[in-house]
Amino acid sequence: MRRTVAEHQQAVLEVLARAWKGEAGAPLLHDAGTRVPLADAAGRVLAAELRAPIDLPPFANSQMDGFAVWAEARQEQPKDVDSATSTVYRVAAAIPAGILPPRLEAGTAAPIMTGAMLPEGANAVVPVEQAHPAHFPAEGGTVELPATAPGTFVRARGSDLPAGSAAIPAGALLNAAHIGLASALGRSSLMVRPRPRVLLVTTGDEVLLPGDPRAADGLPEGRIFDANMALLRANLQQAGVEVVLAPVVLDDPHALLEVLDGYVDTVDLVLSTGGISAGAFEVVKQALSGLEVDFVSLALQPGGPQALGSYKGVPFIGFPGNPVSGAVSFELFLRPALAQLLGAPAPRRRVLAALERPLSSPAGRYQVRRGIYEGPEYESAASVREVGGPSSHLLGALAQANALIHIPAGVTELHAGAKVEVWLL
Ligand SMILES: Nc1nc2c(c(=O)[nH]1)N[C@H]1C(S)=C(S)[C@@H](COP(=O)(O)OP(=O)(O)OC[C@H]3O[C@@H](n4cnc5c(N)ncnc54)[C@H](O)[C@@H]3O)O[C@H]1N2
Ligand code: MOO
Repeated sequence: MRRTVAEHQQAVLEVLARAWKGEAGAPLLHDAGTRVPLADAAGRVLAAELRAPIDLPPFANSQMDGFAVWAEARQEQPKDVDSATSTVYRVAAAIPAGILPPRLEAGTAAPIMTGAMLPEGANAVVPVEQAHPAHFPAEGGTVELPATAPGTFVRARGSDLPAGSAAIPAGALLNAAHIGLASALGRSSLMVRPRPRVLLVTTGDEVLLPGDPRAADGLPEGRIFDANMALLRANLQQAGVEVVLAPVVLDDPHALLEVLDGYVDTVDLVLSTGGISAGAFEVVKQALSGLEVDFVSLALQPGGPQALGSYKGVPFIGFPGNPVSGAVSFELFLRPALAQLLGAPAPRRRVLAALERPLSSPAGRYQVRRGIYEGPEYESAASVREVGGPSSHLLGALAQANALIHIPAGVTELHAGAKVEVWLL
């Protein structure tokens, strides 16, 4: 029996957890955390809860451009100047944002700008549109304002977050709002969990990197330009992983072992691509068979051949060489394990969508097809259509896709309109 997708997901998780987890499930990679400037913190995982060191907002301030006044407590609140309820005030000095304003004298109204500090002696703001005249008269002039209630258009000190309260929990995957909040709380750096260093090893005699002088006069016959190193490096980087790139390894087991030995002490995971199936020159298989790496065949397409184990105590994962197989393997096995063990990257969003066109799939194989997903609109449900076909060399189609369509192993025919699980890329 071939190994199922779920079994291999579990196996990958266990290999990584065993190597990375500290004692008693302590933070991963055996390290409490590392301090990074805010500019580098997006996508990282917060190591320890951030408590607000100050009130946010730090002082009571105006929510509107208007007039700061003292309002007596009263029931209703007229919207516009009404001579029965309005009051004529003497205009005090204007209060821009950024200053400590003088106390507001009784009977005066101070022009105040959005975000400016409410002066002592004021407890409400009347927007300038509600004033008569509806602009800011010079200091010493007069303005007629409708009655208002205490607290109106005032953002109270600490009304967003009081000092000492929990601002961002430990383990949060830091997004733009978290970074903005940390900055508003006066932090220029944050303690984040360490991220894994992953050695990415691309194999194959046929593979040339773009820019290789051997392709200066055009791609030599029989050669291809690399896709996997570039694709998986981008995937890993977007997942917040630190990538160490090995040079492209020829189909020579000794060359591969030499590269691994040169890097293995400095990384938390080795990820290879290619060289693991049934050919005569399978470099990864030849170099690592008999060592601590299993070569398995999954009931999966693309991504059927997989390697998993360790090399000199460091977790080792081998993805198949076809570019789409590597990309799908990353989404199925590595991204979920990283998300679960480290808190980053964010898992892919999984939704149900109706197939726009029928699909068939081989019996006994879990298939992952590339699709174009369209989210629910006002009058239409979520739908998805395949782009390209099932073959794992169709990189052009992968680049058009925004979703992976999952077809379970037992399903061979799906009619148009059938609901399928879709992972949004
Ligand atoms: N007799 C069998 N043949 C194959 C089987 C099988 O079960 N029996 N499985 C097929 C499947 S499925 C896959 S997937 C591939 C996996 O092969 P490998 O992991 O050994 O990868 P390679 O043979 O090295 O390469 C496969 C394919 O990908 C191209 N490639 C490799 N590296 C790159 C790169 N960096 N950038 C772009 N393209 C790359 C390579 O040229 C091959 O075309 O095996 C099937 N065969
Ligand atoms: O399982 Mo392979 O990944 O289809 O080309």
